[in-house]
Amino acid sequence: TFLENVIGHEKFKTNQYTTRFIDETPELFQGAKRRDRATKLLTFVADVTVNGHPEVRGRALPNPEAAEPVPPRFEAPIEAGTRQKLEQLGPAGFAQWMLGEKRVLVTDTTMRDAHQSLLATRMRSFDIVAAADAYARGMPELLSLECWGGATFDVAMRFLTEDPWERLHEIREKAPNILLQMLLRGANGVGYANYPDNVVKFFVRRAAAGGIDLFRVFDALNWIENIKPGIDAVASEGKLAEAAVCYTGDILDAQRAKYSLKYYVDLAKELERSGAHIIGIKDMAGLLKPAAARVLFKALKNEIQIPIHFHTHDTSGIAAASVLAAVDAGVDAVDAAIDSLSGLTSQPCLGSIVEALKGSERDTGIDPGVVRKLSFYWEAVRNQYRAFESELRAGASEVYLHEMPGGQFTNLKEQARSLGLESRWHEVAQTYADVNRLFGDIVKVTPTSKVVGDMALAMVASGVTAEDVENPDKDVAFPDSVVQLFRGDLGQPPGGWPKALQAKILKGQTPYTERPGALMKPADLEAIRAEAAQKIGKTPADISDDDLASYIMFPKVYTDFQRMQDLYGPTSALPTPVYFYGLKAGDEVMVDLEKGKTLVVLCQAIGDVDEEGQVKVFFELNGQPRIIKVPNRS
Ligand SMILES: N[C@@H](CCCCNC(=O)CCCC[C@@H]1SC[C@@H]2NC(=O)N[C@@H]21)C(=O)O
Ligand SMILES: N[C@@H](CCCCNC(=O)CCCC[C@@H]1SC[C@@H]2NC(=O)N[C@@H]21)C(=O)O
Ligand SMILES: [Zn+2]
Repeated sequence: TFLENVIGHEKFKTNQYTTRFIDETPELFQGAKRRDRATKLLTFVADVTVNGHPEVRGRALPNPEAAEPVPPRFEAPIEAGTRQKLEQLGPAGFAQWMLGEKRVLVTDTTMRDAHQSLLATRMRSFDIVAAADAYARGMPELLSLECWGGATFDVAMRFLTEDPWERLHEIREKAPNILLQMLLRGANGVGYANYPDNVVKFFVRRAAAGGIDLFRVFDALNWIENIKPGIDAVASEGKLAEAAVCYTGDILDAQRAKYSLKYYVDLAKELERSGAHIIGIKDMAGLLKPAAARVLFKALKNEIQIPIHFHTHDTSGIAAASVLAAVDAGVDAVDAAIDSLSGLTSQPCLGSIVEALKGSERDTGIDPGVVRKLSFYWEAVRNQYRAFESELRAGASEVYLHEMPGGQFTNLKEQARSLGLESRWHEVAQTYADVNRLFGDIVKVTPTSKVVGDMALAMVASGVTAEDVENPDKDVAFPDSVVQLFRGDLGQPPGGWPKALQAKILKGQTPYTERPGALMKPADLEAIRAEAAQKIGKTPADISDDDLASYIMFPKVYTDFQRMQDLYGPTSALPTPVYFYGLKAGDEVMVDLEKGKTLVVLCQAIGDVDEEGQVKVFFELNGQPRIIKVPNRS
């Protein structure tokens, strides 16, 4: 075209000509105001270059000396793995296959729980998907890659302006031979409230269609009624239903009789009877100690005829010992995180567990050299997320007091910090334990852990003590989430809610004990699709089933996300340093929009703020000069 010929001409090749040419002939560029993806992306890059990104503002910067993340390239072909095994055998057959394996089967949690626990769930699809091929070729022995669900679904849209479904589809495509695993919060889906059964069913259908093979289904109160619909939904998709029992208390401590060995074995038997293919022990706070692990897994292996999968966190610093004790006691599968994203509130160290079992009859068969190469990649990635690192640098036996789940520990500390309570963290932790006792000693995992956290922060911030809460004559303001919990909105704890406190909290409201999902009328999915379309100015036909699932789970987050997409385009294609910190004059970056469509973006100069408070950023896009104006937001 005219532009390419004129601009492309030799004399315009160098910057100052290009810039002058544009300034002297602005009318040429007005017409080119096409809002294509490249222009939208440049708008984002210009915006973050000028204004920074809210998520990292004022936070620690990546170490500029650290290595760039380069995913290891293994030459091995992608050989059949557990995904093919499931396709051949079906879920029940696959479970039998697991029982027959002498080796310990390993789940790598790096793509989900590890960064949820260590980096506030902020890892982007760009870095996660880039590792998938290396796992497929280098670590085909894995049972599964835990890569979806939990907080990742919400955070992707809310803070990272990217689509969680796109992440799932891309991992699926790059690692076609390993089971993909997600964490499903039972009746809460990937949200924080209870949804009608048809919503959970719809979500599971979309997740299965998108590539999830193994669904770990749990309930935040271990309430079986709330787990069953999840098991049924997963089984009806022909996928693996791992019904998870959340571990709390201490089966060897007589003071914690409510959560005894019998409690856990009975729960596991009931879940097996309910059609689970695998039983998960979800030790979300890392409370299961080595001696207790030996007792628990021995009992489970005696009483249960389907495989047992152990998930724990290393907050206390003793998780690897508990995993090895569980292995000795016959557990079939264990979760671990890649070395450079393991430990503390994350899972125990995958490479060390592999080495510890090397040569034993339960040898995992995983190549330590591959572990090291992947760990080096993830270490370089982790550096780019320095902004989200927590203060926790050492094991904390305090976890046996407060019993906070790994993922919450760092988030609650952040919340306390934002409330100016950082220096009183140990009071918050003690109050968290007091609240648990007041609530009758409940399982604390999303969303019940959030309710306990809300209450603990409210008490510390307002100086309300546990005695005040228990005192029927002392008026106490309870957070909404506490009222909803005691009303029955999240289900029933073993033995029900403490009656006196429930009466004080509900102030005359009538609690209910039925399963919330059973009381809700089915959601009208097509009506909701139309509502979503109307909210973002599109037609129902524009709202895919995955969009609809996102909207149902998080309506406001979804519509905000769509607005960001309309404004900024596919920001998920940007390398992480560019996404969070933008470019400096002279920087050039390649952006693979899709196969064979690469944008070469050169940032030439950043102008000054003009009288309208706008800033011009000068780029070259695939060699063509482009000027983008963005507001100065500071
Ligand atoms: N606290 C709210 C959620 C807050 C929404 C946070 N959203 C984001 O972080 C993504 C939006 C990016 C804004 C872009 S980044 C480049 C440019 N710089 C800016 O300052 N703004 C734009 C909740 O919890 O819901
Ligand atoms: N992934 C590629 C990276 C090599 C960079 C290739 N790109 C260029 O040389 C930039 C100019 C060509 C991009 C063309 S311009 C017309 C079309 N529209 C676009 O947006 N991009 C292409 C590799 O591995 O080689
Ligand atoms: Zn976990």
